[in-house]
Amino acid sequence: MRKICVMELLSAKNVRSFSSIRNEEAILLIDSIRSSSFSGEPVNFTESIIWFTSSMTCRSAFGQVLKEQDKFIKLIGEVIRLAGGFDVADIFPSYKFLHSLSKTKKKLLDVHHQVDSIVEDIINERKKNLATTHKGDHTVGDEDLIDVLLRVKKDRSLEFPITNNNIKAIIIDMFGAGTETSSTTTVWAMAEMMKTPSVFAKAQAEVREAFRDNVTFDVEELKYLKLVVKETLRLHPPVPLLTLRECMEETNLNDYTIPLKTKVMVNVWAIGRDPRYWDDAESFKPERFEQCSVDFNGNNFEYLPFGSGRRICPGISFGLANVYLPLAQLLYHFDWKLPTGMEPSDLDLTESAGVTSSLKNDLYLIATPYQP
Ligand code: HEM
Repeated sequence: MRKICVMELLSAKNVRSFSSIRNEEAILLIDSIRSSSFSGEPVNFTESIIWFTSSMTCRSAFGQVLKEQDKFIKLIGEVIRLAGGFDVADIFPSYKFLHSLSKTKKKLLDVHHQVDSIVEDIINERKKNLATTHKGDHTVGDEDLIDVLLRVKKDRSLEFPITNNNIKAIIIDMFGAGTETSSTTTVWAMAEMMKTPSVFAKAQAEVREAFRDNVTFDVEELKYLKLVVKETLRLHPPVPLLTLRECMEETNLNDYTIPLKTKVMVNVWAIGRDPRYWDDAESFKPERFEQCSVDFNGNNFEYLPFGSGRRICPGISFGLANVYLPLAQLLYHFDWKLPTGMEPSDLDLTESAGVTSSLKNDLYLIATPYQP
C-alpha cells in the first residue's frame, strides 16, 4: 500500500499535476480573506488555512468539488480531533477495556460511519462513470486518487488484492495524514513571523520582489520563505512523536538495556530544540539554515520533521507545496497586523495536546489588501 501511495499518488509528477487545483484554491482563499478584511475586523487565519488545505486535499482526491464537500471536511476534522488525543489504552495496552468504555470511541465510530458512506457513494459513482464512458484508460499522472486506486485495484498481479474497504481507508488516512500537518505548519509559520516582525518583513519583501512583474507564482524562487518553513518545522514539527518503532534486537543505550520488541517513540520535537545540536535553540531564526546542509530527508537525525527510514512521510512534496503557496500568496496580497492593542510579545504560542501539535488558540490577524 505504501508503495502504491509513494509511486502512484504522491510522486513529484502528481504533485505538479495538482498545481492548477492548488492555484484555484489559493485564489478562493485570497478572495475570502479580502472580503472579510473590508470590515477591518481580525480574520480567523487558522480557519481559513484549514479550509484551504482540506479543499486542496479533497479536490486532489476526488478530482472535483465534492457535492458534500463541506460536510465531508467537517466530518474528517471531527475524526482527526476525536482520534487525535492520546488514548490511555494505546499506551497501556493491557487496559484495553478502557477502549470499550470510552464514549469518544462510540462517537468516533459514528462519525467514521458517516465518512465511510460518503466515500462509498463516491467510489460507486466513479465506477459507474468509468463503466459507461470508458474513461478507464486515463493517462497516468492525470488521475485523481480514486482513479489511481480503482486502476490499481484491477491489477490482478498484486500480491495483496485491494478491496473497496482498503480504498476507503487510504482516502481517510491520506486526509488525516495530509491535511492537519500542512495547515498546522502554515499557521505556525505565520504566528512565528508575527512574533518576529523582522522575519515577516524579510519574507514579505522577498515575495513582493519576486512577483513584482509576474502574474503567476513560482514558489521555487522563494529561498527565504523556504528557510522560514524549515525553521517552523524545527520548532513545531506537526507530528512531534514519530510512528511507533519496535526494537529488532536487544540494545544497550546509556547503560540501559532495551529489550527486543520494545516499542520506541522518537520525540522529534525535543530533538529539534536540543541545545546540543542547535544554538539558541528556542529562538525562531530561519537564517540558521542558510549555511547549513541539514535537510528533511531523514538522514540528519537532529532534524526529523518528516521522520526517517522506511516509514518516512511519503507526502513531503505535496505537503510542502500546500504550505509554500498559501504563505507566499498571503504575504503578497495582504499586509498583516496583530489585533488592535496586541504586541508581538502578547502572542500566545501555546501548543495543543494530541497526535499533531498545533497552535492551541486560533490565530486572528488583521489583513489589509495590498495595492502594488
Ligand atoms: C508539512 C506536512 C507534513 C509533515 C510535517 C508530515 C510528517 C509526517 C511524519 C513525521 C510522519 C511519520 C514518519 C515516521 O514515523 O518516520 C508522517 C507519515 C505519513 N505521512 Fe506525512 N507529513 C506531512 C504531510 C503529508 C501529506 C500531505 C501526506 C499525504 C497526502 C502525508 C502522508 C503521510 C502518510 C501516508 C504517512 C504514513 C507513512 C507510513 O506509515 O509508512 N503526509 N508524516
